[in-house]
Amino acid sequence: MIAVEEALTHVFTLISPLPTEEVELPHLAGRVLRAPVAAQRDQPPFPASAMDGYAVASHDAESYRVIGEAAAGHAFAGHVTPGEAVRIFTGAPIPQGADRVIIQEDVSRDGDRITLTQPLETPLHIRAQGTDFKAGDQISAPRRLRPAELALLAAMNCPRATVSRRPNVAIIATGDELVMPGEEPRADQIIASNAFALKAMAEAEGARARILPIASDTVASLRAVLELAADADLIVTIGGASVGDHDLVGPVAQDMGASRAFYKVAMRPGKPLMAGRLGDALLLGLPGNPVSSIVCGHLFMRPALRALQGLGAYPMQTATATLGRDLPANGARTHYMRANLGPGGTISPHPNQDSALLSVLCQSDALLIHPAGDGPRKAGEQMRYIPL
Ligand SMILES: Nc1nc2c(c(=O)[nH]1)N[C@H]1C(S)=C(S)[C@@H](COP(=O)(O)OP(=O)(O)OC[C@H]3O[C@@H](n4cnc5c(N)ncnc54)[C@H](O)[C@@H]3O)O[C@H]1N2
Ligand code: MOO
Repeated sequence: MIAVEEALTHVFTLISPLPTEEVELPHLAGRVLRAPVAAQRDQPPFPASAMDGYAVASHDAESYRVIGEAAAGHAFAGHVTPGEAVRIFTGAPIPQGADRVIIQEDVSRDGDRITLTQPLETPLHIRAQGTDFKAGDQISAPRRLRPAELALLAAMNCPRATVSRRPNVAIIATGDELVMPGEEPRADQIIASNAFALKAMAEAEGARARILPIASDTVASLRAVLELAADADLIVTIGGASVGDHDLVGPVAQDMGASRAFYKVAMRPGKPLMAGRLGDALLLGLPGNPVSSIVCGHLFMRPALRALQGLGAYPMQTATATLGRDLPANGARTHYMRANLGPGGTISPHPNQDSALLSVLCQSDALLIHPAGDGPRKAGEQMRYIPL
């Protein structure tokens, strides 16, 4: 049994970042930028009005003569001299000669004259050219492209970007007891559930994921399904990882030429986790218990997918919360406890931590981390957790 951190380091050593591709802006959401992008122009490209009002040349007078209009997309061509004003709207270029905008709420207008009704405000209501970014400013890489980055790329007039190819993930559920949702199970069968969570998790990390046919507990079946995954960047098997007579994933993968980096991790749930390489793919052999496989998905599959996309080798981010109730001492495996975040930054583990209980996982919004060998903890102590 090796420590979680050590196991994750092994997983990262099995990974090389995937190649890159050029992708058009409308298809960049969630992709990982791999090369920096430089702005093609300043934003704003001219000094711009931040308000609707009147652009004036600074002048002590209470009253100004309106000589024209500037709207967004329609600059005023002339020059403003002291005592003159240009009716201006938010986003319009500040006319030459003007050095402040007076908001329309602070003036009264009579024909082509405006008169101040309030003392001049301190803000000039002018956004200087290039305040947001200047031509040549860069969006750094690597980074995940969130909605805000897409808008920034667009504003920079960059219609495409170099991103990581999306990882192909093949997910294989194993076991004679499994049938797919909607099928008619025998009395001694259950419905395959874990693959759907893992597929969703992989897709949320930017992967293309597919669920392969369920492999039954024979060498021939498992081999045949693993062969279907030959083109994947990441193969995730579920179940058949333990020490029972029908736990075939390790032996069959090895027989097919897989290397094995480790087997068994000091974590609960998820102990019988295995990682290696099979052909060109990273192979993660997850335990079958539903919560075990999903916890392993968070702790290993998600960081692996990020590393594959060039985001570097990092564990999932943790946060700190105040323990809501006492915890007994932990054993030799780090316990990832299904828990709820409460008011005032508290965290309370669920009383039932059986790794078969999906319903408990669904009620939880955090995995409270009780480190291996950690002593008892009192309510009120600070503990780390992974948000779900
Ligand atoms: N003698 C020992 N027995 C077990 C050990 C051990 O160390 N010694 N470890 C236990 C732990 S911890 C776990 S976790 C499980 C993991 O076993 P496997 O990975 O071999 O998983 P299976 O036996 O195939 O299945 C376990 C459990 O999960 C159900 N399952 C499997 N796949 C799915 C799926 N896709 N969707 C829903 N449910 C699934 C399966 O029916 C079993 O109930 O081993 C312990 N045993
Ligand atoms: O590690 Mo198992 O996943 O405890 O149930």
